Amino acid sequence: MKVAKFGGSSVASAEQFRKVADIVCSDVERRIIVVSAPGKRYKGDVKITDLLIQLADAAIHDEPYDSVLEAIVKRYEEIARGLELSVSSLISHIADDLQQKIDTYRDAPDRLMDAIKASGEDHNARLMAFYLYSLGLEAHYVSPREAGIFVTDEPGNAQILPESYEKLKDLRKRHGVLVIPGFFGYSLTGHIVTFPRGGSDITGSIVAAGVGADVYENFTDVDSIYCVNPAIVDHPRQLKELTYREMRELSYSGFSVFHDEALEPVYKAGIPVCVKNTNNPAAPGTWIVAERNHNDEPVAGIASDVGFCSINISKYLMNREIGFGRKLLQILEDEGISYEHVPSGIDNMSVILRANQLEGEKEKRILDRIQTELQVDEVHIEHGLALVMVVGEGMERTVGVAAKATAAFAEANINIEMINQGSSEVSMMFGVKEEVVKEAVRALYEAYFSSHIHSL
Ligand SMILES: Nc1ncnc2c1ncn2[C@@H]1O[C@H](COP(=O)(O)OP(=O)(O)O)[C@@H](O)[C@H]1O
Ligand SMILES: N[C@@H](CC(=O)OP(=O)(O)O)C(=O)O
Repeated sequence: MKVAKFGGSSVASAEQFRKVADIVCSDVERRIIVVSAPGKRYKGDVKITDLLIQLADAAIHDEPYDSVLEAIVKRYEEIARGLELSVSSLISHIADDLQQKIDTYRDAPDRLMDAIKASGEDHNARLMAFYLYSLGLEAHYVSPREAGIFVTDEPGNAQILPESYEKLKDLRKRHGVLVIPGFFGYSLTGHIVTFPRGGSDITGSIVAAGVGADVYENFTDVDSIYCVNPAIVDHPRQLKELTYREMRELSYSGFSVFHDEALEPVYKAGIPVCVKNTNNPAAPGTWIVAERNHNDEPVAGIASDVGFCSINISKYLMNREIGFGRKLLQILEDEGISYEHVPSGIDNMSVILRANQLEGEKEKRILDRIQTELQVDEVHIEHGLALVMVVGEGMERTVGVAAKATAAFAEANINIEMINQGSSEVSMMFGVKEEVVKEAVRALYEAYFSSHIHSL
């Protein structure tokens, strides 16, 4: 049995729905289908999920929302029309359902946001099931509640509850093709709660693990996972195989093609993942597996992301002060801040974190607390940092991987703001200024993968 997830770009239009149907019909093993909400049809288009967020925001702030609600319903209508489905009742149900959610959760903004966001996948799964059924397939829409996807009650940030897996097993006994909406589950108290953005990948992985699928297929809009983001390097090298560990590091660090939180369920269940292209299903795609032969290729990929900052602290004799690190991290915990890395020296410590966590007065308050409670000599924040992550299972045992990177940076005249290697066996992190991050990635790509590169 295969579980196949179709991402937003794969279900963005009637034409894409047809490709999905062909893929489903071409293999009887594809028994469970997980769908996202309609995504972008072309560069510059708006995803349904983003329209739904606009709708919920407007409703929460008592602003007019008729035009955005209309735009959402129109997207589904266009898909249905393009598929020649007579679904006027299904389409009017979408408008009624959105309005009803707004009325029900008027005084609970977090609940309203999650219920509206989740409806993008929910309506699309109903439409997909209806379409497959119209083609003669025994297709059934299955809600996450019925499937048994139970999650923690953290709006927009749900995590799967372990008891879900027992219930999910029962899906194996069902007949026909099951169509499950991605991106959300239900709390034990019966509320809709969404996963983080891009979370349909997580639903697919949970369902694949729950039913013990032979493979979890993740259909998207590229032929494979590339060793760098194709928006930074033109036609980069395709990857045949990656390990779960490599993929988790790469997706956490910027490979948005597969959600980093989608690795754990399939990894634990030992289910291979195959990332494939809905627009070119004949291409072999990329396999994510437990082990790969990495003797010739110690580096698997280079990921990057922007929007980080570094809190830099110095205090003479910091090395002698037992508990300094704990007190520093306690201040961040009190402020609800999560951090990425903590490089340290004898009298210095830096904490690297996502800068969007420091909105409003938070930045000043944290700096004041560090200054007064830890009596430091100096504390300041450096903004505008990008992190570049070099990832590969074989790196640890290969001499000269770091030297290649530093030489490539030197040749490209890129200043390294910080390096962190060691705690993860499969990755090496470089901090650079945001303005030079693309050059940094290209320099590393050239050093590890190619001598002929065409930069975009
Ligand atoms: N290393 C990479 N390899 C392949 N695609 C990547 C990589 N890094 C970023 N991407 C981007 O991820 C996109 C696919 O992910 P996403 O937009 O979430 O698709 P979907 O609509 O299927 O959910 C690709 O179109 C590509 O722009
Ligand atoms: N639609 C949701 C969930 C998702 O996974 O979408 P996509 O498959 O388009 O990344 C989002 O945009 O976040």
